Amino acid sequence: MLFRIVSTRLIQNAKFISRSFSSTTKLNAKVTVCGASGGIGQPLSLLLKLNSRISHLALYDIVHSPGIAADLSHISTKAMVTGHLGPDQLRAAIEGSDVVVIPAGVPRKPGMTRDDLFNTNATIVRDLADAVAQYSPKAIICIISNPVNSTVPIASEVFKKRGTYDPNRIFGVSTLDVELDVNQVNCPVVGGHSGVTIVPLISQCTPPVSFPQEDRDKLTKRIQNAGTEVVEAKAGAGSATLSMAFAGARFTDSMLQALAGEEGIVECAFVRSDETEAKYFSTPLLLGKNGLDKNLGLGKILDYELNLIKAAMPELKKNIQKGEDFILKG
Ligand SMILES: NC(=O)C1=CN([C@@H]2O[C@H](COP(=O)(O)OP(=O)(O)OC[C@H]3O[C@@H](n4cnc5c(N)ncnc54)[C@H](O)[C@@H]3O)[C@@H](O)[C@H]2O)C=CC1
Ligand SMILES: O=C([O-])CC(=O)C(=O)O
Repeated sequence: MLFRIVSTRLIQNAKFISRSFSSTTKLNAKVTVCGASGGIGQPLSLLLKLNSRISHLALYDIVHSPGIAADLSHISTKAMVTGHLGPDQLRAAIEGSDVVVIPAGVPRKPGMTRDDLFNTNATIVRDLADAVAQYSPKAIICIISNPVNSTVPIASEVFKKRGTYDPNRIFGVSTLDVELDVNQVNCPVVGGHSGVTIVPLISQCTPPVSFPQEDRDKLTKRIQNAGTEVVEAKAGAGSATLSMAFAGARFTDSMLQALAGEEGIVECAFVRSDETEAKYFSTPLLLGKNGLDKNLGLGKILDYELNLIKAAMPELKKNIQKGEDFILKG
């Protein structure tokens, strides 16, 4: 088949791999992974250990993190690896971090929505965000834990309570990409990160692609359902981990490049936004030395895509409100 979705995810790419392993950018960053022992956390930590922009990789979890750290420290790359176990060691993990990546929390089983994870993961993200807000308030936070539509508002409200909120530093990692045969195609995916709130802007793919409406519709639904496909294929053993680890490592690398002053770094992520009537929304973002530099917005989109965004609004707003209420009324 000429066109295929490469099992969704962020498949990229030789460019990322070569840039992270042979970087000339000088930045000796401390990166902390919270949830480092999990299905995402372990391969993500491995990929970050290979990133030459990182001089200190701190691995935090409530289980196994000293062992994971000992294991990774036998890889002969620059980053020093430290393991931190349980709440008593959270402060040491977080303090001095440039970037904190959070893949902590439970994943879906078949039949569950991402919102079904709220009750468990909301508390986990709240407590981790609170530690960042206290001990490293200037760090960039990249939240992977689901439901991203609610966990990003939760982290934001926690920072507001601590008086250290900066909307340009809190990102929900919600990257989905599309690949076309041998040539790599990038497709912005905007909105939120669950079901109908995931809105691929196929009209903005580069290089451009063109479809009959029926195929556009099918592809859109397939992308919206991509995470669920993996959950079903894993049949109870969790959700996407290896591809998410790659996506998370790529996003972190983009952030480190931008923090080091490289220009023109663009990623889609779920952030505080004025682009639509939803308070948080994912669009392409220009990253800079202080995190989000400029929201590049939706650009020119088809009526079909505008209708998808309208259809996403009720669910997205509900998810955001739920996250905010968890902190404000909890
Ligand atoms: N944003 C996205 O596109 C994606 C998000 N996810 C989400 O990522 C999360 C993690 O998924 P997996 O790694 O597969 O789960 P997992 O269960 O394999 O790993 C989660 C890890 O979090 C740790 N953990 C639990 N409570 C913690 C706490 N209070 N502090 C620190 N660590 C804690 C666990 O000990 C475990 O090591 C899930 O919520 C999942 O839905 C998964 C795939 C894609
Ligand atoms: O589907 C899930 O639960 C995990 C996830 O967010 C994804 O793979 O996009």
